[in-house]
Amino acid sequence: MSTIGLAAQVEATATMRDRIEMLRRLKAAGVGLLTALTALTVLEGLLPATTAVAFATLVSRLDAVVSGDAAVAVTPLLLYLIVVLAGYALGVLREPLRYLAQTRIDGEHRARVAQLTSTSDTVGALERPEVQALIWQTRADPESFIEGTPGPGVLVQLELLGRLLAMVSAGVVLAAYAWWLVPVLVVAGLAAERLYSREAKRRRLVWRRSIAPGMHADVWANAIVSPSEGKEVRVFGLGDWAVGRIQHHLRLAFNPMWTHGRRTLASLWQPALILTVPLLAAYAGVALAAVRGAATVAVAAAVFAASTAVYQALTENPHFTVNTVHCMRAYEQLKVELAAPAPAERVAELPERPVIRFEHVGFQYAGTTRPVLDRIDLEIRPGELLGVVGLNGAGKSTLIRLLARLYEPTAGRLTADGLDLAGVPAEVWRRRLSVVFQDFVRYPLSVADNVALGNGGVPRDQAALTAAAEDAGLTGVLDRLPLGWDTPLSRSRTGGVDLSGGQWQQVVLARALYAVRTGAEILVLDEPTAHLDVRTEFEVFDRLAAHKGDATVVLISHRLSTVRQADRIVLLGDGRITESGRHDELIAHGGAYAEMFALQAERFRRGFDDRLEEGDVR
Ligand SMILES: Nc1ncnc2c1ncn2[C@@H]1O[C@H](COP(=O)(O)OP(=O)(O)OP(=O)(O)O)[C@@H](O)[C@H]1O
Repeated sequence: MSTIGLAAQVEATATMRDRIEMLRRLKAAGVGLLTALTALTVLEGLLPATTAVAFATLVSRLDAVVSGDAAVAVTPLLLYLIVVLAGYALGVLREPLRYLAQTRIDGEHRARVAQLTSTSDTVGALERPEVQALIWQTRADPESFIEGTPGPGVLVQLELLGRLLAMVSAGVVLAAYAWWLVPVLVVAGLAAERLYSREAKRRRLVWRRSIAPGMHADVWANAIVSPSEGKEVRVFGLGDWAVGRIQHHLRLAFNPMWTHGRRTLASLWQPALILTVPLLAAYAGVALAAVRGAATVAVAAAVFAASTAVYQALTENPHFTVNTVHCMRAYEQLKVELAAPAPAERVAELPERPVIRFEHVGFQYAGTTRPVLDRIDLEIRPGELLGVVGLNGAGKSTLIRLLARLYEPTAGRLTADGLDLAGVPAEVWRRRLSVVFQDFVRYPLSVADNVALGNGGVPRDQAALTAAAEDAGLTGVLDRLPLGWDTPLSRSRTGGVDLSGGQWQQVVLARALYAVRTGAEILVLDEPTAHLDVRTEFEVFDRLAAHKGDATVVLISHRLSTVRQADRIVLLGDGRITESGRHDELIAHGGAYAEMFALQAERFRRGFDDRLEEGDVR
């Protein structure tokens, strides 16, 4: 088979698969609604043929109708009236039923995408631009009119069945009156279908080209309405510039579509000609036969009505599903990209309070040229408070992301009491963990919800909430909030407030401590107090050390005065652990840690920030 033939076959198979998938998605409309829609489709499909018969019957009894012969005229009149009223009623019902079904199908699809993207094991794939592009294509959230939702395309499949029914039933009526017209219309219909499918293929290609600029336009459109970016947009005077960017990207996205649209409009005459010429010829032939007396007026009326119905069914482009197809194909591709690794044959039982080891762990972010971590060997003992320090970019946060299994090591392994964690599902492992990330999320929810999200998997425990708030030093903040625990932490919510950076950090600390109080064994804190003033920070750590109970704590901080309280401190540098020991041991060792500590202490004494920058130490 030639390459072109093979490509056509592949495309035909893919199209068939799309249609089957679209038909499957109809389920999401619900049994009742789907039954109603199917009944409506069948009735609409039979309507043209019924109308043709009723019209022909009425025409054949026209004398009786005109002369007022009620006995003869009443049946055809009634039949015609019923058909007309039925057509009207079906038309009224169609839109609300379709709308309802479409929203249900789209809603189910959005839930699928949310489920898929939020439960993939690691976040590495989400950082890849091609995965973000797939999410954008499949999320079914049309903001710039480029994205498609599955609903319309899925319903088109049902309509196609209806149209087929209309064509066949009207075709049967037509065959009864003028059989020779059937092959004429079938050939014309097939020729038109060829043109439609060629046009659909071209539209698909054009649509693809608009994806990247569409995504860029979205970035700027979101930036100008978001309060956080909005601050910079105003301060830097970026408003006009941002609008210009949006327009620029939208033009790039829409220009090819508009050009394609114009070309399509200009070539609409082709299918119209193919279908209309034989139809007009047939009309002329039948009308001539009626005038000559070779056919009755009733026959002519039936032929006109039935062939018009077939014509209407043929002139509607059945490929008007490009966006839907694209949206669903992107979803299938996304499933492959985010697929979890095959589950281990036997899920290993996680030991209680294990010793965690990084064994020769190396890690390199996808798409980068240099490993961030290189043969790290680190032991985290149950119940200890381990401090991790290092200069900016040393890889501290990356270490934590590996511990939380948001990425898997690219070399070496993580073990718990010798058990390779790769054999334990990430979600099972994460239940043992509570993490405060440097770039934590500020949920626009109440304080109570924001804290309880630390362990959303258990019923809310008010006593644990109160205790966690005390441990995190949040009580003073809570006392000043208008609705206490119920105060929404977003000004965009009624009665909501905005917290300062430091207050937010206390909320997030409480979130992590709540998780520990409700079952997490390992507390990981990445710069949890960077926004706190020195006194509050000191109090928080005092309380943390006193109330952590049996939990293991891994703490990253730039402030060595904070970390000095840790049971053990490791210094990360150049992707390796370069020093490890207690604070006094490391000071006595007189290495890089001792130098960093001395520099920070001196700066702090002189009233400067106590953070260190690259270049401060050798
Ligand atoms: N998602 C990512 N993709 C690619 N590179 C990354 C990613 N995240 C971090 N990096 C790179 O990895 C290196 C280590 O970053 P990491 O955030 O782990 O350092 P850090 O020690 O926590 O720094 P800081 O103290 O500034 O928070 C940096 O060079 C950074 O540019």
